[in-house]
Amino acid sequence: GRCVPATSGFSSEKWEINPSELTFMKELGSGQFGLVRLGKWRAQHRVAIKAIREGAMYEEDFIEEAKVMMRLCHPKLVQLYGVCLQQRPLLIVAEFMENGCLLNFLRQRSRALRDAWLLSMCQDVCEGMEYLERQSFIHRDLAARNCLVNDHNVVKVCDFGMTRYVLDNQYTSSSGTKFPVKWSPPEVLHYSKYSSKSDVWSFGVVMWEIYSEGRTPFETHSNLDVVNDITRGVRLYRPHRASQPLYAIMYRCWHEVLHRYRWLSEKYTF
Ligand SMILES: CCC(=O)Nc1cccc(Nc2nc(Nc3ccc(OCCOC)cc3)ncc2F)c1
Repeated sequence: GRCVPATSGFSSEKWEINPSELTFMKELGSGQFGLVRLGKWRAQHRVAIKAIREGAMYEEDFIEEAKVMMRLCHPKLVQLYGVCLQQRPLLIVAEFMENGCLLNFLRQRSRALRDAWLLSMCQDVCEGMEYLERQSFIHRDLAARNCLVNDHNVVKVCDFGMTRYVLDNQYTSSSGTKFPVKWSPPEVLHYSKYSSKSDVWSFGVVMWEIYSEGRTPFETHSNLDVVNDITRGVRLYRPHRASQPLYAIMYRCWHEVLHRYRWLSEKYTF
């Protein structure tokens, strides 16, 4: 089916949305680039509207890339519907996910979540990421905080590729205080070598987050400690709710890059 609701493409370019067709409703919280609100598109489609904070994003580069991202279409990816370019702040219109971000969902609901739900969440993220690899698209910042949950408790991957447009170098430099060290493999920490295999490493950490009910990986360690530990071969422990076979799957994601499987060649036997 079409990636975006049939109403898209009204404005000059496919990926542009006419802001007059948007109505703003309640605030949902703050995403990576600023405030996100629930909204309506043409009075019927519920959407998430992200207002990009002034000075937070390389906007021209993002606008160019938005055309590519619009074409990424999969049931386990949060769909990008379009952007409003004619005014500032820049608005990004995306699929609305009723149950919010996976990290908060795990922290608030996890005790109530049965093992089968934890497993299905891992499968959802895996399917979305396998699709990104098939499209030769690297996420670069896969983590539970960048996954969202809808009203059927389906998990979808969000903000793929967006770190390339972050202006705050505390996020982008591997020595920055906001860099996702605890989700990064050695080749990213040392050489900034991103690939679908570095996404596989992050996927293992998301599995760990899911089975740890939203705990922070290496909770008591600083980012610097984690760089040293990971380089020396230290890995995350088995979460209490993860069986041995399941821990083996996430552990395989944390092998050195040469021995780490890609999404396609090694279909995870969930
Ligand atoms: C952990 C990181 C984090 O919160 N990220 C974050 C925050 C705000 C909005 C977005 N983005 C999107 N959000 C939704 N739906 C959403 C629904 C409920 C909700 O409840 C918040 C209050 O709960 C008590 C939050 C978000 N759909 C698409 C998005 F693109 C991402």
